[in-house]
Amino acid sequence: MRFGTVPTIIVSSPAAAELFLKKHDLVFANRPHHEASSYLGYEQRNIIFGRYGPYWRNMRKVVTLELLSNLKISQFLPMRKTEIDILVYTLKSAADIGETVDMSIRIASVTADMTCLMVFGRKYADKDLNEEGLKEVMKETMEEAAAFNLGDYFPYLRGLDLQGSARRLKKLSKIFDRFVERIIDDHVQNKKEKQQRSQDFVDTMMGIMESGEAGFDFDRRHVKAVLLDMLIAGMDTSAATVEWALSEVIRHPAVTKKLQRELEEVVGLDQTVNESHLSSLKYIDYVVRESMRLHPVGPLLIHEGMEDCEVNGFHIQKKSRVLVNVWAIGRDPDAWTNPKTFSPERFLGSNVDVRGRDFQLIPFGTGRRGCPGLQLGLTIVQLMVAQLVHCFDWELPDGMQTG
Ligand code: HEM
Repeated sequence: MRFGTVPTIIVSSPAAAELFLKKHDLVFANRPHHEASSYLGYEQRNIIFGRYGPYWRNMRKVVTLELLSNLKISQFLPMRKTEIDILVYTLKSAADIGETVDMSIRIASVTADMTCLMVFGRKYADKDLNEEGLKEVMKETMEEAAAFNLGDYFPYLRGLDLQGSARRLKKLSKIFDRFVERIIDDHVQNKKEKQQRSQDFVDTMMGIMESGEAGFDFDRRHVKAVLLDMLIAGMDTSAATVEWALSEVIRHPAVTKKLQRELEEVVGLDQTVNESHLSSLKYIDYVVRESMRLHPVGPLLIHEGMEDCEVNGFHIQKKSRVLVNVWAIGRDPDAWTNPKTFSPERFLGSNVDVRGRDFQLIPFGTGRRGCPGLQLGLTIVQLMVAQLVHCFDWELPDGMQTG
């Protein structure tokens, strides 16, 4: 297909995904330039939108080692437990007095707090970002980043900003820029005042910048780009995944009962869920896999070819855009029986999981550009869903039909 001036390949089957993301992964490991990446990625200086090459490779390595390794993930285990305990406590208090709660906001604020504690070393209040609050700004950012932008496909129209997206992205990027500037300034100030605290990810990034030994261009814009990456990638994806899973659980009372039975057996009624329980909670794992199959939070993976390539007998020219339709692949009737039905039981005795080996289920992507936060994301999602189902009975409001 040709979208505007850009040759575009839509990948909608597991077999085709395997060709682009495994067999020819190296050729298609680039990200195309697009409007959102200029504004939110500091001209592609971040990892998510970054062009394939030494800078992207090094930054990915730093993030994987300093933030997303198994060691780092386990160091933050107590923090995750505390944050989820706080959520349960506030929900219990609200339930006691029959108060209505917006679960989307509550879930997003837990994942935001967890991300801020891991990446910035402390929590920030909603108003620290701006008067609209983090959740609203993040929602707007996701919508803008995912929206079809004419300028990306007709570059000569870019300057006209016919859809007003450049104007909106500029506004959002200013909000985020002020926020990350403040975080960096706080760290610099604390260091000057020699405040006792352990080194966090911001310090690591500042250290690389100040050492001048990165071996590649690395200034304050790069630090800000990667910090913003972690905030956007870490917070919204996990929150949206928890929301989808919980919605499916509420719509399927039989699934809720089965989950609660498993939790009773493995965890017991007198204690809350710990991360050490997760490996024994098989049905939670099936529920999360099934929910991610139907509702991937990154429904389209966007890659770009770095050179001409022959794929399955087709000539694909350099700079072609590849859109992997993860949403369609998860509902492919050739890969899944009754693909539209929510049925966690389909994973009973099946080895198909979300880790990128099985091309019919790739909610984290796979290959060189696959999600480096997979282990952390999956742990947060499983733990939150398990805890919420263990501590509360969920049902739809009066009169609403179940699935
Ligand atoms: C349930 C949670 C999550 C889901 C479903 C998810 C999903 C994804 C997807 C679909 C991609 C694109 C893959 C591709 O283009 O092939 C991605 C990339 C990425 N994710 Fe995640 N993610 C999650 C959590 C996280 C977390 C917690 C972090 C870090 C704090 C993170 C950091 C990243 C980064 C840095 C990239 C860009 C990788 C690159 O382009 O090299 N993600 N994620």
